Amino acid sequence: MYNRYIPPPKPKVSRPSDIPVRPPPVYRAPESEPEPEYVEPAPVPVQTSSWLQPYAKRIDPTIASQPTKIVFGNDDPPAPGAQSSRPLDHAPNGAAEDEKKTPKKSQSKKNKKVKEDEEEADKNPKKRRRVAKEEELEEEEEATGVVEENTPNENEYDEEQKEKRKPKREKKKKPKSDKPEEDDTAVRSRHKSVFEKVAKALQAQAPEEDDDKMDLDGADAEEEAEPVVEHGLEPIPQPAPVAFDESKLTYETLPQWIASPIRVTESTTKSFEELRIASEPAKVLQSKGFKGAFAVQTAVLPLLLPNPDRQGDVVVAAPTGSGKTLSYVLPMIQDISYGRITNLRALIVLPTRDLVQQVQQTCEACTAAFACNGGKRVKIGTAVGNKVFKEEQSAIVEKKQRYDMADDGQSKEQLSSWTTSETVNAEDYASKVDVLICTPGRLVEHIKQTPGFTLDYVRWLVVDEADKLLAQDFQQWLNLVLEKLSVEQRPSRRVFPKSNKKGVRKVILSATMTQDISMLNLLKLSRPKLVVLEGTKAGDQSLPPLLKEYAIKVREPSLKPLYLVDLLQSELPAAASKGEKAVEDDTASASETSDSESSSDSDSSSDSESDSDSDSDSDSSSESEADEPKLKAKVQATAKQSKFNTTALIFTKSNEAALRLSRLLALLVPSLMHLIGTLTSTTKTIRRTRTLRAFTQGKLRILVASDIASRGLDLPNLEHVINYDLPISETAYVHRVGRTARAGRAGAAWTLLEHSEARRFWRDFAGEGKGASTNILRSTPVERVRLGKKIEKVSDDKEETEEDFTEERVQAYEKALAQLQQEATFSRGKKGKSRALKKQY
Ligand SMILES: Nc1ncnc2c1ncn2[C@@H]1O[C@H](COP(=O)(O)OP(=O)(O)OP(=O)(O)O)[C@@H](O)[C@H]1O
Repeated sequence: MYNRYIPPPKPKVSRPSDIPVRPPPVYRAPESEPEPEYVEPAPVPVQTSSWLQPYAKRIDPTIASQPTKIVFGNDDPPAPGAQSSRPLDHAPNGAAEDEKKTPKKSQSKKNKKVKEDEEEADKNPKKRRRVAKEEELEEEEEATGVVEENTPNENEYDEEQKEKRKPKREKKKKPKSDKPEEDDTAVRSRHKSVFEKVAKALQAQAPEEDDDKMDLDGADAEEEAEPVVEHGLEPIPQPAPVAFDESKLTYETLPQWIASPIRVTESTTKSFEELRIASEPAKVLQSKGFKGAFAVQTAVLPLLLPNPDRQGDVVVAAPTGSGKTLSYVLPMIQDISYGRITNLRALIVLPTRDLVQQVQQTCEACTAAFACNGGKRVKIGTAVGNKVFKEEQSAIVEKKQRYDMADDGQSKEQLSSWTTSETVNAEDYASKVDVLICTPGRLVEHIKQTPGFTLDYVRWLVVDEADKLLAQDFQQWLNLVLEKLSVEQRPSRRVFPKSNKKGVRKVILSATMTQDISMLNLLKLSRPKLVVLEGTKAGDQSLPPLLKEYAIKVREPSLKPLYLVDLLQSELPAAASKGEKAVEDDTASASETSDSESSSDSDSSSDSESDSDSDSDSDSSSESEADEPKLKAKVQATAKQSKFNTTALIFTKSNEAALRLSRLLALLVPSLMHLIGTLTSTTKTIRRTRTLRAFTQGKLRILVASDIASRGLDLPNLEHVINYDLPISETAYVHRVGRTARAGRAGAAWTLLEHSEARRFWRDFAGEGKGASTNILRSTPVERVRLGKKIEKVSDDKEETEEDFTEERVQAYEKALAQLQQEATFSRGKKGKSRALKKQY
């Protein structure tokens, strides 16, 4: 810190005693007030300090002993009787008034006095010197503008000190300021014309600024504006202002049909009659449980039902379980039912065999509805590869029978003799189905190898779970199909009966529709329209509105199966009371069914290794027929005993993981053994079908599955989905959890989270925490819960110290693992032996 330097007070130069002392400034009253009378103040004697004496002497040795008088500034009135060597520049008001009253008198008096002084000075050299000095001092004062005063009291002294402390530069500048001011005005007046020119030139250069000012100031500014006269300082010519493009900037790269889709609110419902479905079919639909149209159906049906206007293709992006299947099956069957002859009119392509069978059921329901209305009974066929190929060929195509004179009509070419579709004339064959529901691989096989299999009459192409089918190009299926559909040998074959549409209508659907334009372009859509739910946009993936999601922290990953057991044995919410009823209802319906194929899986599904292996139609049916009543009784008893009153679908990351987990669960909780089924891609189709049927009928309560079961499966009684392993993507998560909470029902999804998975789950799936980014739209956020008898909501911050499982439970788990290992070794040995045997023979 620096102390500010304060210089010592300078000695004051006292003025000679005879220098007139001016009175203090007089208050100048407002003009309205009466003018105060000037009263001349009495002279104030000031005692010069002893230390000032030498300085005073230096100025005038005569004043050393004389009392000092105060000298005021120019504005101060003169002291009474004081003699001034010059007239006051600015007399105070009072004095000025006085002067005004007697101007001539006082002036002559002054002149007289000056003359006297001069004469006296001539006579008295001492006095002359003093007067000269006085004049000199006054001149100096005038030049510097500083009038040194003798301090009459403490306050004035302080003021003076303050004045002195001001920077010297300021002091020096001050006197100069008077003169330049005068000079400035003089210069201005001299160069007035030049200044005016410059000002005008500047004005002309900034017309816009002036305009703005005019706008702001309004009329006043207009009045002030002067006409611009140019005098050689014209502004430089400027380019004409560019017209401002006021059109809105857009970063939309999507085509119009995706950027502006048809939106439908979730709560919209309509009766089928309102949507122009005849009352008879509507009644049949009602009897099958379709009482009215769901939201997505209210938007899609008008676009697909016959219409005199030209109609384009339709793309539907709606949540899982929202009823997309019926939205295309209904108009398609109605259209085909107008015909009389059976020709292949529609292709429905799906990614899995289970979905093919599911959609077939919906088609059959609609077929029945339109057949009763006097329409054609539409024939539905499937091609999925679970049948022998030749059998499937003869199920969808037949050779036309023609009368042959030579063999008296007895000769019928057998389908089995066909080798290639190239060598035969398609005209000789007829389709046995109007609609073919198929997987893409099998469809390609039929196009290439089935004689007489033609797409010439096809006018509906439906691609369900489109994002999956477009991403995995099975044998270039799409190119091949589109190529066949583009051939129009006879355009009349593709005319829609009750509309002016001709050609092929494409309907593309998914709960997680791709936004990838290059993929959608592969479909070669014509005048497409996109249907989405209100509040969503292209690329969003909405979850069902009544779905609740929970996350469970797995603190000990090696004991993960025990967490699953605890979850299954907890009082699972939204399932307890409802589940109890479901068991009874389902069991009742199961006992009523006369289906001879009803599940034989309950026993065998627990054997994880054999489940994925050999399975033949014959052995399963004989097993089921023999065991059915016994099995039903067993399931009923077990469901009650195990107190597992709900239903759950458990997803694992692979086929093998699903098989192992289902067996381990059975070992850990033997009471659940007969309630567990397994669904993997290695499971035989027929076994998968039975397992699904058993689950729908309530004979099975728990399904352990790989992602084969994640898309499209409709299990109406499923209440809980459990992500035992985290899904690989957002899309996979949406499809997995979408197996529950379908068609307006409630459901719950549980995810077991290991420490290493937690961050990804919360960020990518739940859309919470740092860097959260998810396209999943949900009505309620994911809840963190802790397992116990009752499932409790927890906050993530809570770090628990006590162990999750007792020592006994851990030991039991290790024992079960050892047994599983043993069984796997034994099974491998058995397989090895059978392979060796096969090689021998
Ligand atoms: N109008 C309706 N009235 C009653 N139930 C319906 C109606 N429409 C569809 N459903 C039922 O809703 C359930 C879900 O339908 P669907 O399988 O078509 O859903 P989705 O949208 O295709 O689902 P995902 O995307 O998972 O395949 C099915 O059980 C179906 O029978």
